[in-house]
Amino acid sequence: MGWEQIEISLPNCSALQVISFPVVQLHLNRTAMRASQKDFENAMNQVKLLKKDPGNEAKLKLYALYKQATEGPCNMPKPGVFDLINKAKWDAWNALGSLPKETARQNYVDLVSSLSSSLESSSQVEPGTDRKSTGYETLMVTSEDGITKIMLNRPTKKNALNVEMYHEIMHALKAASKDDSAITVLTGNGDYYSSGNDLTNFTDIPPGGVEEKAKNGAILLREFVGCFIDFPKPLIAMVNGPAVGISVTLLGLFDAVYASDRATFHTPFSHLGQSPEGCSSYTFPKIMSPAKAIEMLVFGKKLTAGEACAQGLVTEVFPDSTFQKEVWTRLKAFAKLPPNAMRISKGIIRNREKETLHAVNAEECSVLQGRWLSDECMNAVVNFLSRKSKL
Ligand SMILES: CCCCC/C=C/C(=O)SCCNC(=O)CCNC(=O)[C@H](O)C(C)(C)COP(=O)(O)OP(=O)(O)OC[C@H]1O[C@@H](n2cnc3c(N)ncnc32)[C@H](O)[C@@H]1OP(=O)(O)O
Repeated sequence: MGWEQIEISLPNCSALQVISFPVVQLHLNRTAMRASQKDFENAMNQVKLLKKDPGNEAKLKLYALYKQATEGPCNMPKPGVFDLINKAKWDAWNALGSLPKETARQNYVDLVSSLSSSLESSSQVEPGTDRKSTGYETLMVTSEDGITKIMLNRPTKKNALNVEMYHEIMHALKAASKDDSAITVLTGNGDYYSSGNDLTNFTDIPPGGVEEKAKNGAILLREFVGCFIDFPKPLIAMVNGPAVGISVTLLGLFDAVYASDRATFHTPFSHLGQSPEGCSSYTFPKIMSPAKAIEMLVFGKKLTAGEACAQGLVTEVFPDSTFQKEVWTRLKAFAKLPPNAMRISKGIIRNREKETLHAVNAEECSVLQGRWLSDECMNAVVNFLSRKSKL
C-alpha cells in the first residue's frame, strides 16, 4: 500500500499543510451498494486520479472515513489547540463516533464516487446549472440499481439541516421524482441520521429583523414539507442513527422507515419553545394514538428504535452490524418491481390525504412562525449556541 500526499490548507495557516491518504491500485465496482474491500481499495486509488483538488472539507471527510474504515473509532489523543491540522483531522475522525467500519468503507466509496463525478462534470456544467445531482454541498446523491439515494452529508454537525440543506433536499427530491429510479431513499452519513434543524439558522438575521426571519423560515418550511407530501414514488427512510426534531416528524410522510437499533427518535419541541411540524400533529396521533403522540411531541419523550417500531413509526428494526446489508438487499428487490405499479399504488393510498396534509402543514408553519419569536424559543436557541444546553 503506497501513500499519496494531498495538500490541505486551513484558515489561519500561512502555508499549505499536508494530509496523506493511503492508495492502492485496483478496479472500482460501482454497482454494489455494499462496498467490498476491493471497492474500498479501488476508491482509494481513484482519489489519486482526481483531476481537481476536492477542497479541504472533502479531504478531511476522506481522511476520517479512511481511518474509521481501517482502524475503527478515533483512538488518538486529542491534539492541542494550536496543532490546527492534526486537530482538524482528529475532529473529523472523532465526529464519526461509533460508525461501523463497514459503513465507513461504504461512505468512503460513495464520497469518492460523488467527488469523481462532480469534479469531472464541473468542467461541462453550464453557468447557472450548479445543482446537478452530483454537485451538492450538503448531500451525496447517487442513483443506481433503480434506487436514488439521498444522503445527508454534514456528519461533523450530526447532519443538522442548514438552509442550504433544506434547498438541496427539495432539489434532490424534485430530481428524483423525475428520474428513472423506482424508489428513493433518504439516509444520513456518519453516526447520526440527523440532529434536526440547524440551530445556527436562527443567527442570520435579515435587515427586516426577527419577524422577517420567522416569516422566511415558515415559507421555507412549508415548501420543504410540501415536497415530501407530494413525492410520487415510494420514499424510504434508512435511519442509520439518532434522529431529532424535523428529521423525526417527517417520517410520518415516508412509505417505509427502516432503522438501525442504534437509532433513537426525539422531538423535544417544548424544550425548545417550539411546536410540531412535518405534519406530525396529524400523522403521529393517527400512527401511534393521540396519547403516545403527545408523549413524544409535547413532553419530548425519546423513543428507542424498538419502541418507535412498536408504535408504528418505524417499519422494521435491524441490528446495526447488519443494517446496511439487510436493508440494501431488500431495497434492491423492491426496486425491481414494476415502477409504474408502485407509483400508482402509492398514489391510491396517499392521494386522498394530500389536501389535508397541505392544510396541516400550513397551520403548523404559521404556529411555528409565532413560536420562533417567543422568549421560550429564543432562550433555548441562545442556551444551545452558548453551549449551556444540549438535548
Ligand atoms: C426552517 C425550518 C425549521 C424547522 C423546524 C425544525 C425543528 C427541529 O428540528 S427542532 C430540533 C433541533 N435540534 C436540536 O435541538 C439538537 C441540538 N443538538 C444537540 O443537542 C447535540 O448537538 C446532539 C445531542 C444532537 C449531539 O450531541 P453530541 O453527540 O455531544 O455532539 P455535539 O453537540 O458535539 O455536536 C457536534 C457538532 O454538531 C453541532 N450540532 C449538532 N446538532 C446541531 C444542530 N441541530 N444545530 C446546530 N449545530 C448542531 C454541534 O454544535 C457541534 O458543533 P461544533 O461544536 O462546531 O463541533
